[in-house]
Amino acid sequence: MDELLELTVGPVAHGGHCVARLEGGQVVFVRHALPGERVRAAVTERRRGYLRADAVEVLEPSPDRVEEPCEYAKPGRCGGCDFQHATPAAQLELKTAVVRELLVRIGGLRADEVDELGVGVEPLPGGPLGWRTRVQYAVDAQGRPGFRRHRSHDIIPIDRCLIAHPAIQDAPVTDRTWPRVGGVEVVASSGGDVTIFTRPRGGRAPRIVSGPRQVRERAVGREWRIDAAGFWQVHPAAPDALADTVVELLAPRPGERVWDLYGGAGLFAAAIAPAVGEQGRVTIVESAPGAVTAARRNLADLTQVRVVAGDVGTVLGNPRWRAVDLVVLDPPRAGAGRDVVTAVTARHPRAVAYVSCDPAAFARDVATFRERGWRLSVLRAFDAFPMTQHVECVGLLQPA
Ligand SMILES: C[S@@+](CC[C@H](N)C(=O)[O-])C[C@H]1O[C@@H](n2cnc3c(N)ncnc32)[C@H](O)[C@@H]1O
Repeated sequence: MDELLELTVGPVAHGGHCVARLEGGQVVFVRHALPGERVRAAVTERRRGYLRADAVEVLEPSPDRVEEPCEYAKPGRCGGCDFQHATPAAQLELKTAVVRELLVRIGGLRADEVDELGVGVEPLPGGPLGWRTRVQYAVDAQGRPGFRRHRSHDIIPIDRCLIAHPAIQDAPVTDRTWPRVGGVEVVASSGGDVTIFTRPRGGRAPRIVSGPRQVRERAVGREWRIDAAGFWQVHPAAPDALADTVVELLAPRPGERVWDLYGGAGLFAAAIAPAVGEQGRVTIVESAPGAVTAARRNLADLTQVRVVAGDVGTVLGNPRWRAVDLVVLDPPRAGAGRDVVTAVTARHPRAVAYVSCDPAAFARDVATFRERGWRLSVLRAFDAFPMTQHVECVGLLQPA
């Protein structure tokens, strides 16, 4: 039987858990708990210097605690949702606390500088369930689709994911087996398309099972055609919320030159292009061939936009890339990294909008901006992933 600990739970931390301490001071990262609770927790992992545990019995509940709507969100099951046991309002507070803590501990800001930014994670339209427009099921040895257990390769077969869009919940995926595939994915686009596709083992191209290969999305007043297997924000309200925020923070002026780095299919470029006008220039840099094709196809009417296929670091290594007024940085989870941040600041744009789905990587890059004499002057954060620990940040960075 798992070892049980009785713990008083302390603050929330990055990663979807709260921090507790044993009498000797040893740290325990506790999932399924809330700050201030007294819980009985089962140890799931022992490491040098810390333990991990799941709260399996709540002895003194927080007033923010609710029953998880999904049975798979309970301890030891699906690892996808970290905060189903908290009210929606409490989830926003937990995420706000995480962003603030990371900006101090990793970003190097003083607590009063973070206070001045007034960080507060904002909800997006729509409820905490039924929002997710892209779902990836892993497939177990019997071909049953499911999700991975937290910090494990084990696959928990599931019949319904309650945070998924209703069209994904109803798609004929979890009622059958999927032999000999690496995974199965479903997209429910804002334009009303539903596509099911499989990922073959060995990294070969996805195979469409049903629905269009390119799905219609609506964002920034345009209709888009996006490869079902390509990148698009998973919350239906996120594209507009993020694009509006980027435009508002950068306030592009007619004639300005903008780089949209890690530009994907061109969401931010499309939002910025009208503001810089035909005398301006928006340059997307993107490495995934499918996204490059999508950006060229979707933005063909915007003559001020060009799309450069390549790795951002390599492109910025070219000294001919000099003149720029504004930059959008929207890297993958790992962040832009020291070299890219250094290459961007060396071009002296008047501002950078940094869009991030990982606040720890964001805070690391903010620290590099600060070393280069820049400051984080505005931070907005959005609950683009309700019920999970994830949060989307948009920061405005400017020369100090
Ligand atoms: C978080 S997505 C953002 C896409 C886009 N800005 C949007 O909002 O739809 C990150 C994008 O960066 C691209 N990418 C990842 N690493 C890259 C690199 N080293 N150089 C250029 N693009 C990269 C990915 O293909 C992906 O399209």
